[in-house]
Amino acid sequence: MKRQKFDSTAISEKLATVSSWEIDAGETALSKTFKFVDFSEAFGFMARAALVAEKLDHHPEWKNVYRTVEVRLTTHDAGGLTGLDFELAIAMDRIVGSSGH
Ligand SMILES: C[C@H](O)[C@H](O)[C@H]1CNC2=NC(N)=NC(=O)C2=N1
Repeated sequence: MKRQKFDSTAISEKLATVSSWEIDAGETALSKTFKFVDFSEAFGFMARAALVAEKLDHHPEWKNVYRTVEVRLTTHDAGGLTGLDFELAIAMDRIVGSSGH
């Protein structure tokens, strides 16, 4: 049920619970660009987020260039957004929040 695809209404409701994530035009993905002070902080974030992703069995699409991490969250199995994407988004925000940025 966590992998059940959300409709537009559910997406707008859920979007209000996350901080500065964007929805793509097709409403299939949540995206956010994180900027850190240096590569070490960026990679530290990725390491911590990777552990959460493994625990949730839900994995991000992401790209790291120096101190920037671009994240895109979507549920491949459902072909759109599900509760797991929002769970991972919230966890990523929490990781950033707890590391002093
Ligand atoms: C078998 C395994 O549970 C699935 O392949 C999981 C793994 N991680 C996943 N991650 C994401 N983002 N979407 C999925 O549909 C997905 N499926």
